[in-house]
Amino acid sequence: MTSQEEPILAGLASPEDIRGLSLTQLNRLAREVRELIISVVSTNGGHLAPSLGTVELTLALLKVFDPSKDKIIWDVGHQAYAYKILTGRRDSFHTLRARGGISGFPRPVESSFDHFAVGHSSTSISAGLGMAVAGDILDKDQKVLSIIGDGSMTAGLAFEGLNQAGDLDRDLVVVLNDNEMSIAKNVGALSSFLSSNLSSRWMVRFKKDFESFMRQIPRIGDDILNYARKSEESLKNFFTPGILFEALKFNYIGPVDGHNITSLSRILEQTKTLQGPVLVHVMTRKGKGYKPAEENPTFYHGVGCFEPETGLARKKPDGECLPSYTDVFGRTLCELGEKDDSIVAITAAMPEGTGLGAFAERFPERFFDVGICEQHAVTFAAGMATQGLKPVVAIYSTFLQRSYDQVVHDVCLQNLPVTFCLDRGGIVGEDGPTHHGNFDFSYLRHIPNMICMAPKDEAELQRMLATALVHPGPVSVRYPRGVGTGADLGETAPLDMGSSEVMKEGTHGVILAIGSRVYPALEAALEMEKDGLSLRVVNARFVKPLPLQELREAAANYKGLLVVEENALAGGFGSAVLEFLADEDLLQGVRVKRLGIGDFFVEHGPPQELRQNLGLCKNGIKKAAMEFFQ
Ligand SMILES: Cc1ncc(C[n+]2csc(CCOP(=O)(O)OP(=O)(O)O)c2C)c(N)n1
Ligand SMILES: CC(=O)[C@@H](O)[C@H](O)COP(=O)(O)O
Ligand SMILES: [Mg+2]
Repeated sequence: MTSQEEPILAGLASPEDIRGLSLTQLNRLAREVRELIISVVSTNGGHLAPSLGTVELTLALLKVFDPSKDKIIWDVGHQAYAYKILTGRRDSFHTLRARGGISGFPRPVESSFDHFAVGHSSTSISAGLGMAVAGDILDKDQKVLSIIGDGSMTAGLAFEGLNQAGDLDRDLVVVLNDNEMSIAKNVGALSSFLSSNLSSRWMVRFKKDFESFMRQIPRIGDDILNYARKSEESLKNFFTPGILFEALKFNYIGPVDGHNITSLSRILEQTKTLQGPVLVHVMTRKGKGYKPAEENPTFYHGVGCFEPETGLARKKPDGECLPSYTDVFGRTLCELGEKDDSIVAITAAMPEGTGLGAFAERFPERFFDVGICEQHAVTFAAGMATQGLKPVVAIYSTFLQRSYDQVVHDVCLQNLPVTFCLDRGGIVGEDGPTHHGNFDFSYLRHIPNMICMAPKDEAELQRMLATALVHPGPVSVRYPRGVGTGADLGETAPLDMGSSEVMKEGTHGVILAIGSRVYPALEAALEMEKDGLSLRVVNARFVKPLPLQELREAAANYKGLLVVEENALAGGFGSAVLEFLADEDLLQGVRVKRLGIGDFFVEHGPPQELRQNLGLCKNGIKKAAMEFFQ
């Protein structure tokens, strides 16, 4: 290969080397980085389209700024694969999202070039402002840049950051990476404003109002009007999306081409000379440089393994072809929605991930995508419920954490019939600690009026959804990411509140399991039966109200009770059981052991491996039971 065709990426020793590259070399480097991202994500899975869309932006950032001292903060961080590759993780990038490998999100524990741990959206501006203020107080020689997508910019937290940044007037560069996409097409008035063509309805109305106002000004009004008519083009240029950010006292630059390294670098260089908060509005294409992702950025937002040549998903192992909990939730909600037109569905920018696509198609007037605005989603639902609707808020367990006060203050305190369908409950896998849904039993069960359920399989999920929709108060139903058990579907008779289900009789002790841990517990008990240890297995179904009858039975007739959950032990289902037995003074007669997730964050990796490591799969439950009951 001639020198100009020498691979550049392989020769980079540090991000500093990027600063000396020519434009031609930078564009070649962009190609090499894209190839590596496509190759690794095709085998490991991951956030392909977002990361392909920021390759040139990343190169321009690293050409102008020094990540060893300048704080570059990626919002969500799912789009930062190029950044990881170019800041010391080229050689480990093949371990992306693998157990023990590098994370799919920036993490300071992984690299000193990662300045803030991210994964949940819209934190970068607040964090960046905090770093900018700290830099002033500590007299640090640094620049701070928050790189936030147009989807993430819809969250209230982003505006809380912008609001204070404009007020504090500290040096902070916010780069708005606008690809007009969230996971699905971006929604909301901000999104349409950002991409508004200024001959829009709004512009026409403004011009009409402007003209009638001008005519009222005696003598000079007509002159100004004539001048304005002549300079209409500049009027349009004046009304760029920047008007919103300039109203918040940001210097607005843009919109600029987010794939042109030269102009990007020049503009980023220019920001170094500006005082106070600056917003650079960058237009990019999600999935840039890989046709399948460019054509379907929603599908390629987060993908499993695929064939790079075609973009087609690699064949899933047989078990993976069963319907997922998400599919069954979406299908069941449509069936129930058919019979009850007071049911409405709400998602926070994740219609596909939560399975609401079919409902949105069938009942467009009863479906609402509020954008990445989980707090608003919950209070919006509460408002609807006060008027007699039955809102279903479909949201990942981890993302409902953002709306804790709205659940308490706006829903439970008023005892409103809002149903929270928490997908990705428990271990989610490769997305790691920011995305595991390990806490919802703990952060919901203690709220007065809240009912908490977790189904043993997708068939019971149907019944729990039906139960929730006839209950006159708040209900949460949490279920795992991924495929179900293949159970027969169709039964939607509501459950009795607090009712449990005996899966297997036994004489020696009781295993009380909930949700995704019920079948592994049953399989363990069936194996132990053969070894002479006869254990009763109960599907608890409810974290709240507890299955009290079952607990009294266990305390009265058995010596030992093993409680199994895929949730934090602290404040989880097992805690609730202990509280009840202690309060009823029933602990004298029965020993209790809890299996769940200890006081730590669970790393990323294949979900079943993580569960095995936590002792929550069949063998782990069996081992714990043998030690505990024998
Ligand atoms: C609080 C929160 N809600 C939802 C998500 C799920 N999520 C991850 S990326 C994304 C869309 C982000 O859109 P944008 O910021 O425009 O980035 P892009 O993917 O377009 O690069 C969403 C909804 C999240 N990470 N955090
Ligand atoms: C980055 C982000 O938060 C989402 O893309 C999330 O990774 C989606 O998770 P699922 O893949 O479980 O839908
Ligand atoms: Mg976007």
